[in-house]
Amino acid sequence: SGNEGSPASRRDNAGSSSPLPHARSTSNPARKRTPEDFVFGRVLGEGSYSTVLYAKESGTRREFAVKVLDKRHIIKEKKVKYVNIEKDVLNRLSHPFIIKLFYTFQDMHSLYFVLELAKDGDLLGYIRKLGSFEVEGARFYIAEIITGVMYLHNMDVIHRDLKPENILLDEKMHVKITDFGTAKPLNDTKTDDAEQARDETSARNSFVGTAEYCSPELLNDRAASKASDIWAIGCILYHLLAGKPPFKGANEYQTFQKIIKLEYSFPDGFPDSARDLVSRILVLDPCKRPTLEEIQKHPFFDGFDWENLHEKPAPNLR
Ligand SMILES: O=C(O)C[C@H](Cc1nc2cc(Cl)cc(Cl)c2[nH]1)c1ccc(Cl)cc1
Repeated sequence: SGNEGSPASRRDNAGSSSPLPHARSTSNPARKRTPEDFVFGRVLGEGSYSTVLYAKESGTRREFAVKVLDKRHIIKEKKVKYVNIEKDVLNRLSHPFIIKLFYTFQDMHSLYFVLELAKDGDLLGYIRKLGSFEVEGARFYIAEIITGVMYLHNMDVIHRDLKPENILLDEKMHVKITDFGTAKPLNDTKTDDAEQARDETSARNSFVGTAEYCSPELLNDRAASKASDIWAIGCILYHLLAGKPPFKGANEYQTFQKIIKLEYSFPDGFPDSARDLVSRILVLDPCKRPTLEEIQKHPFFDGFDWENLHEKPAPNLR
């Protein structure tokens, strides 16, 4: 018959009775989630193992960013552990500057992360649009990032891939740190050291994404630590004020060479107090880098009020 392919008949063909009307509301947490609950829109981002789509939940009309991962690809690339870590880490986090995971589900072919939608794009987009930030804007945004990363570190999580593309902006232009696919729970007692070392090696060997913010220790066989996130914060602060990252080679290998040789310089006009702070952060030995608390006390933040950043209006960027 002609209606063979229509959803209703497909559902009937599947033999599942159509769910009761009340079961279709998404306020019922017990109800099994399916992609059919959403109307998907444009692609918001593409990762090596995922695609993030705009999605509107049919019942509630709520908007989300849904991260979809292909199961076969995840298994083939041996990323199952990372995906499950990302889910477990995100489920534990709750902070205004960290993207919220509402829930996850899976179907035959894919895994789905239903994430908070950050409507104003990412920090890289703004740096490209503006060229570079004034001191006030750079200080505000790096302070929000530092506040979010302090929360992560207090929750014993290191992000390991902080970069402007992973700093999203919500409609009030406050930051939302995202992409915990390379995050590492520090108190991950389950894995023994050997596995941890293998894990580090495999992480580096399967290193993906941009190399510009990668810390020297991550490139030199050493395990990532909280200091690796602090290195990335130094790179982001430089990038906000200079309009380009401190270490940028013609290709990934040359970028790595510049990082391990600490080959970078400040452009003319780079503000002095920021110059001093960046030079204290971008040091090869992770143990010699300042802690986030020490960074907060640096003269670059003199007179800066760290309280309730989330409640304050974001500075208009030029
Ligand atoms: O914790 C859960 O809810 C269960 C699953 C765990 C899980 N099932 C998987 C199946 C495959 Cl093929 C791959 C991965 Cl990474 C898988 N992870 C799950 C479902 C969805 C998402 Cl996004 C993450 C983990």
